[in-house]
Amino acid sequence: MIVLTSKQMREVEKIAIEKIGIPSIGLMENAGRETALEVKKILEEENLNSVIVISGKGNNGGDGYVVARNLHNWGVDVKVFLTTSLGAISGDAKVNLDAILNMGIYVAEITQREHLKFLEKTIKDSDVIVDAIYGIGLKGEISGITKEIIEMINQANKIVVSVDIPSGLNADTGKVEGCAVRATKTVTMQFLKPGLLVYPGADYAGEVRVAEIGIPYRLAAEVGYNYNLVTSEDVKLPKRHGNTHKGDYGKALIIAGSKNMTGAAYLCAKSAIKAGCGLVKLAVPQSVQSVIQGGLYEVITYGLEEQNGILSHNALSSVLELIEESDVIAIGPGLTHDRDISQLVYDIVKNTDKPVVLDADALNALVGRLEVIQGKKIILTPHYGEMSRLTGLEIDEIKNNLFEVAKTFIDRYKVTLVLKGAKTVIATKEGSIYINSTGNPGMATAGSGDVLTGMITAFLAQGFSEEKAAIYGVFYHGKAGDIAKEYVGEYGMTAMDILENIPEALKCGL
Ligand SMILES: NC(=O)C1=CN([C@@H]2O[C@H](COP(=O)(O)OP(=O)(O)OC[C@H]3O[C@@H](n4cnc5c(N)ncnc54)[C@H](O)[C@@H]3O)[C@@H](O)[C@H]2O)[C@@H](O)CC1
Ligand SMILES: [K+]
Repeated sequence: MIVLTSKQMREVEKIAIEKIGIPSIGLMENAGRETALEVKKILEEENLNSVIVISGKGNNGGDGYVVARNLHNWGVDVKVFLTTSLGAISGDAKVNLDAILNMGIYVAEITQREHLKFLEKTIKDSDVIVDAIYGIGLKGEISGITKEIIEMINQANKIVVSVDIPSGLNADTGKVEGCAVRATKTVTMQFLKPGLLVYPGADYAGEVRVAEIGIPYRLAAEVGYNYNLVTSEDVKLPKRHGNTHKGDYGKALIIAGSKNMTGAAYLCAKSAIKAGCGLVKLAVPQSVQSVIQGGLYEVITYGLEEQNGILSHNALSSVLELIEESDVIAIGPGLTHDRDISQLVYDIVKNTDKPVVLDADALNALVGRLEVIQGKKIILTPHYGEMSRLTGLEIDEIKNNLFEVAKTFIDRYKVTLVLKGAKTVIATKEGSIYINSTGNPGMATAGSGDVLTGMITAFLAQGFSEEKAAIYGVFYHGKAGDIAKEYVGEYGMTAMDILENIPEALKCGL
């Protein structure tokens, strides 16, 4: 599903108005009416009837006047408060402000601190708040009286409907600019915005609805959009042909596990099989092979050279031989981190041009010498901690600038990046960003990442491009977690629960 940044949104709006000739006031009418319909639905469902619209001085505020006009026409008790003076409103917003004044709708200015008491009382007496203070035109941090108004909205404990984007949220990053409205629902115009989809923005946006306001969809392609939300529509699975055999679904080699982390290897290999990989070979340290083999009926295991239950660099030639007979490789789950392993991982990556998924300790192994991945068919799956080690950035810096961090990384290394988090973001070699829509907090559990690595590897093995394997793997991993949640809930969910629901999740894609 297409997602546009505020800059891209302005570009499509410009083309729509200036090149195509769609009247801008018509777009505002549609935006306001769609939001009004949403508010009406809430009022009817909850048997409520009074609304306060809080409008800023730009076009977001203009949408707010249209909301007020429509609700008034439908018999709703509606009042409008401006966070600016009446004289500061211009353009399409002014046309709509004049209309509501002419209709006799109550309009008040909140420009001084002494007005706040009155606003507070009106908010208290209203059932629903419409937030039309700032949209995609917000620049910098919110301060002064508007900040107090937003805090008042958040403390009121009312149903809040935000127009386009909760006021105070950075539409592009999801960052809170000083303060932001906590919406129950956000009605966003024509296209999703990235800031609504990642945290903290996603928490503030509440339920998001995209309203069609009359801008042609094709304009998104014209401005060259590069953000996408991955939904079930985007990850349809191909039907398998009748006349096929296991060789058609790929041979994967997984290099994983150590004496204290046999489970990681198990989870990864089993997930690859569950996600449809034709044949999975699992290379582990010799001494743990018999432990791991138990229960892995479908996987061929190899015990390789090791030292104290950890793969050693002496395993390199055996690994390279196994790689010869494999289509794709995954390295990392449960390997542990030491100097010998780091060199082994480095040399494996250096010596193959086959698609490789790098996770966990394989990522740690490449800290400081990432140039080896440059331009290769590689998918990296770091969580924020691993990304911090790879880039030298603080975790908070990564969390607050997910897109920028991901883009800078792929611009430099030209690989596929799966940046794992509560909202996993995938960045592709070509510079596209995909935001995942599945998953839940129950999946924040040990081994969950090993399952994901197995799934991505399986899609790669089945012939998907790195980009598609990453997108599909992340989506269906989240889906399996969502199905697991129905049975075991979030608290008790384990990586095994996710793994066991992979087949059910994949059935949804057919
Ligand atoms: N993009 C589109 O196609 C359409 C957009 N519409 C609406 O228009 C909105 C964008 O309108 P605008 O561009 O007028 O912008 P906004 O209405 O979001 O707000 C911008 C106004 O707030 C001021 N401002 C920005 N940051 C501030 C800060 N930190 N402190 C104090 N003042 C600040 C600006 O100077 C400007 O006057 C959209 O979000 C949407 O709601 C719709 O009316 C119709 C179509
Ligand atoms: K808003």
